[in-house]
Amino acid sequence: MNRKIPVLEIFGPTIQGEGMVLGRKTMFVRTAGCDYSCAWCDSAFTWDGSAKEEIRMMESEAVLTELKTIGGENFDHVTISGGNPALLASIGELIDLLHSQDMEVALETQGSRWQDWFVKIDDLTISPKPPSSQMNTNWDMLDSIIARLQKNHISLKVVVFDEKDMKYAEKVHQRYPDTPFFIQVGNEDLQEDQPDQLALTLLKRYQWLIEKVMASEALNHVRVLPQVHALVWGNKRGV
Ligand SMILES: C[S@@+](CC[C@H](N)C(=O)[O-])C[C@H]1O[C@@H](n2cnc3c(N)ncnc32)[C@H](O)[C@@H]1O
Ligand SMILES: Nc1nc2[nH]cc(C(=O)O)c2c(=O)[nH]1
Ligand code: SF4
Ligand SMILES: [Mg+2]
Repeated sequence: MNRKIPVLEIFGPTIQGEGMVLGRKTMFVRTAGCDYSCAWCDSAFTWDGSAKEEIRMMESEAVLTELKTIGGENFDHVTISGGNPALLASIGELIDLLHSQDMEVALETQGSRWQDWFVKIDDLTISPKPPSSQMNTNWDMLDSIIARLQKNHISLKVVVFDEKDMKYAEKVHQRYPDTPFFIQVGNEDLQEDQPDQLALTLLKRYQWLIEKVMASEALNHVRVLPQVHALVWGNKRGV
């Protein structure tokens, strides 16, 4: 079995800017490679080849060493994102190692693949993709992932850009009514390099999304959130 993990970024501590553990102080490990290619992916460098020279094949021990070099003693929570970390069997070992250091581990994935190590994750976010992404949801896979994680701390997070995405969010929530549900503002200005300008646009989008959700009978037991890191730091990488 390949023990190595293709790593693109290790950064933090910062705040978890999205979803069910919003605001939690955390480190990030971002893996390379994705089985999707969302039209609006804010981390396309993980799969479009533009950062392929930056990928490092690292063993779990080396990831932990770097987390400690960068974060010192100032963290007890690590978020694994990507790309899609669920492509990698080798993440299981990293989770065990982090747990052995009394750290909590969170995961960001889209629900297209299962790994047995999912059950060890402390905060697991599944983010199925709406029509605007131009990806197709594998509902059988999503059903089986949610069913197998009933005892875990999980949430669903759907990014919404438009009316069709709203309908998709309603469908996901109606299909899994018992899973905590988050609706996230879509950032369509991925080229904007002025954080103040982006924040204005995102706050307007947030207002639009709040109004849409308030008007929906199908979306009552939900939380509506922006990407807080995008409001604070804009489109900057590694924050
Ligand atoms: C970059 S993805 C990596 C993890 C995994 N591939 C996934 O999509 O869940 C992390 C989160 O960012 C969200 N995201 C990506 N691009 C976005 C954008 N332009 N606006 C808002 N959220 C975005 C994804 O939906 C996902 O919830
Ligand atoms: N601060 C911060 N919060 C995040 N939540 C999810 C992120 C991701 O890219 O997966 C992310 C990220 O890149 N930065
Ligand atoms: S699934 Fe996640 S990492 Fe992959 S393309 Fe979509 S948003 Fe980007
Ligand atoms: Mg991100």
